[in-house]
Amino acid sequence: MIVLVGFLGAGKTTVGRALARRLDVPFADADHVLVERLGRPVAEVFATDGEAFFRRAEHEAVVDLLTSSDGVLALGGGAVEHPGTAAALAALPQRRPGSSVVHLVVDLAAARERVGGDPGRPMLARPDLADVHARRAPGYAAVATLEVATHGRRVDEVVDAVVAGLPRG
Ligand SMILES: Nc1ncnc2c1ncn2[C@@H]1O[C@H](COP(=O)(O)OP(=O)(O)OP(=O)(O)O)[C@@H](O)[C@H]1O
Ligand SMILES: O=C(O)C1=C[C@@H](O)[C@@H](O)[C@H](O)C1
Ligand SMILES: [Mg+2]
Repeated sequence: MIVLVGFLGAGKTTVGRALARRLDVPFADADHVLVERLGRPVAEVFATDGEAFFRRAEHEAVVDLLTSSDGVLALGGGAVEHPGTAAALAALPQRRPGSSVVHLVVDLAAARERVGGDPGRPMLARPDLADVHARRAPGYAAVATLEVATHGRRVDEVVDAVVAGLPRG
């Protein structure tokens, strides 16, 4: 399986869907699975139950998906901040040989350009978003088997770069 990680707006969902189509494999998005499970949109879960509740539920959903899903899996931007999720991602290539964890790299300015102001992404309202971006970068890098820059590349070009970087076979 191929798991996509990266900051908000990196293109995990968009690139993930296009990559799955290109490789003719299934696609799943952890945020979508979670929203379905919880029965409420992300912003509402943040507002009513708080971020800590969201993170616990996200961890459970991601651990399930890392076992049950196949093809391409896009994670939420904050998933790697849960130590249990980070450990599960780091162990993935050994546990499921042939799998890859791809970090789609986006700088803060590009992320803001792409998704800034989206009320469905409550993290964007944080005044310390730059700190969050800086804090997460090593977390993505630590679990990634491949890093792909997204800045200045169209979605199909990012897909090309991912495919080119994947191990053959
Ligand atoms: N390479 C790209 N160039 C320009 N725009 C892009 C690129 N990749 C994604 N986008 C656009 O950025 C927006 C956010 O993309 P997407 O929802 O896939 O990000 P994400 O990484 O899944 O974010 P989140 O962490 O919030 O789930 C979308 O409008 C998408 O079309
Ligand atoms: O970066 C984050 O913390 C988030 C990213 C999105 O994918 C969602 O998981 C949610 O909006 C939180
Ligand atoms: Mg997404």
